[in-house]
Amino acid sequence: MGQMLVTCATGDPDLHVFAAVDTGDDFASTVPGADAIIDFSHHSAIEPVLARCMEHQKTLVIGTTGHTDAQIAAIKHASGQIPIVFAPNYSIGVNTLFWLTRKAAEILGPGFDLEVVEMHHRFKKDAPSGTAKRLVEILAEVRELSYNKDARHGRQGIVGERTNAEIGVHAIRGGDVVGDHTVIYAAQGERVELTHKASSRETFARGALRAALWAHDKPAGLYDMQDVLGLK
Ligand SMILES: NC(=O)C1=CN([C@@H]2O[C@H](COP(=O)(O)OP(=O)(O)OC[C@H]3O[C@@H](n4cnc5c(N)ncnc54)[C@H](OP(=O)(O)O)[C@@H]3O)[C@@H](O)[C@H]2O)C=CC1
Ligand SMILES: O=C(O)C1=N[C@H](C(=O)O)C[C@H](O)C1
Repeated sequence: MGQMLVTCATGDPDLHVFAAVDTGDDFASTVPGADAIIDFSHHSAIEPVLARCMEHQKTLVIGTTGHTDAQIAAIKHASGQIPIVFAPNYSIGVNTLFWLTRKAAEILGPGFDLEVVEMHHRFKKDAPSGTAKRLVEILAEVRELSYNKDARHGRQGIVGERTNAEIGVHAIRGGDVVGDHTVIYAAQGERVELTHKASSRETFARGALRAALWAHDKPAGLYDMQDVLGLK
């Protein structure tokens, strides 16, 4: 994603790449000169990223997924001091899928069983994807369930029938798949499936750059891609 961000930003007259930082590079000394920081790395990197952005009052766009609950709490805390856009997926298509997922769950109601399936390339380090997690959170909000308690990951070892108070989550890994997500609403006699398939990582990079441009002069706060796209 870092390489894709640099490629997309380089061709954009509104943007200048101040620095590209990888493991072992001196992140701290690059922060003061930039208007915004875009983080697509690993969730374990979040503490120094937040600390440096707060120290220098910089806008932060987080694309990284897989954060622990404690790391998410630290992101929320930091957003009291700086503008942060935090989104598991910066594509316009998936953000439309988020909206449709809520709408379909509201319309179809409790008679439909809810399952989320995602597939990604073999190099992905977290599972389920941040996008799948967000889809389950949206479904859980509509059904008054909770991600931590009611998501059923893979169902291995579960004996007995499916209950109403659960949302299945299934992560498939293989090859070079950029990112597929399907939300399944299954009832007796019919089934609805909403699917998004990304075929290039460019859509994520362009969305994150758009978020940085949108957020760099915003007041401190926690924003997501729905805010950037005006979907709220
Ligand atoms: N929100 C969105 O739209 C999208 C989110 N993502 C998420 O972005 C993240 C990155 O994905 P991807 O680019 O495929 O992952 P990669 O593993 O290909 O790249 C991650 C990069 O971050 C570097 N890195 C890891 N830890 C640190 C650290 N502590 N400090 C600085 N650099 C670090 C890695 O370096 P090294 O290899 O040396 O460890 C590597 O260069 C993932 O969490 C993924 O889920 C991906 C696509 C879209
Ligand atoms: O790691 C990836 O590649 C992707 N990660 C994000 C996620 O975890 O949801 C977004 C996208 O699906 C690609």
